[in-house]
Amino acid sequence: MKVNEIFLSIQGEGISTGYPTVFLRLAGCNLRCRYCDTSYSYAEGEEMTVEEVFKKVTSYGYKRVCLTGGEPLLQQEIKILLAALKEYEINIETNGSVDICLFPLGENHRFTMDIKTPSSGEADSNCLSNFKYLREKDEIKIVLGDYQDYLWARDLLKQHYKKGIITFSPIYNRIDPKKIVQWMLEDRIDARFQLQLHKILWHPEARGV
Ligand SMILES: Nc1nc2[nH]cc(C(=O)O)c2c(=O)[nH]1
Ligand code: SF4
Ligand SMILES: [Mg+2]
Repeated sequence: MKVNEIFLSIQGEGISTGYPTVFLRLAGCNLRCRYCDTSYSYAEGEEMTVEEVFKKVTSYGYKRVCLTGGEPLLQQEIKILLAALKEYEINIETNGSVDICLFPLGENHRFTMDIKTPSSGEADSNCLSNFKYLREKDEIKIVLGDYQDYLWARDLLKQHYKKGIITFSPIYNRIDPKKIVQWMLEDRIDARFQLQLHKILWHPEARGV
């Protein structure tokens, strides 16, 4: 597997925010979002065997693992890794362009699936059939850059949403986050709002945190 970084931090996003989590960032991404904060993961990485990755991930002594990227679902070896990590609580951060029905939806797996908005430049890459497979505990993360993105996302959810925890989040430094809260409350939207905790605690461009 091509691994960009493995590190221990606290989860900065989603419903496990604040919990100690081992991050496994795989290299490579099929998208090129305009606001990407991990472009260093596109090409930089070390080839490691599944066994080496397993050893490193399990060496920290925590049971929560966040599999991220890049786009982690592009590397087929993750199926073997996920099977080996069956005792672990695994959160898979996917960019929403990959068909998730090709991957196991075990009880110990939780997807956080992005919906790419127009500001990302990748709105045509969303694999909308994924909405069919998401469960109550999976998360749908929508990163907003402006009001057009918000309206676009609101309409898309009206058409496609079935199950899962919806989270709205601002593009870092692009929009006043309070505006998103205001729009959500005005429309009586019952979803989560979040800021990326790791970007508040550490430098927004820091790696390995
Ligand atoms: N602390 C921390 N939490 C995160 N949650 C998702 C991350 C990601 O880069 O996908 C991330 C990250 O890079 N750091
Ligand atoms: S999907 Fe994620 S890693 Fe890939 S370009 Fe978009 S923000 Fe960057
Ligand atoms: Mg990410």
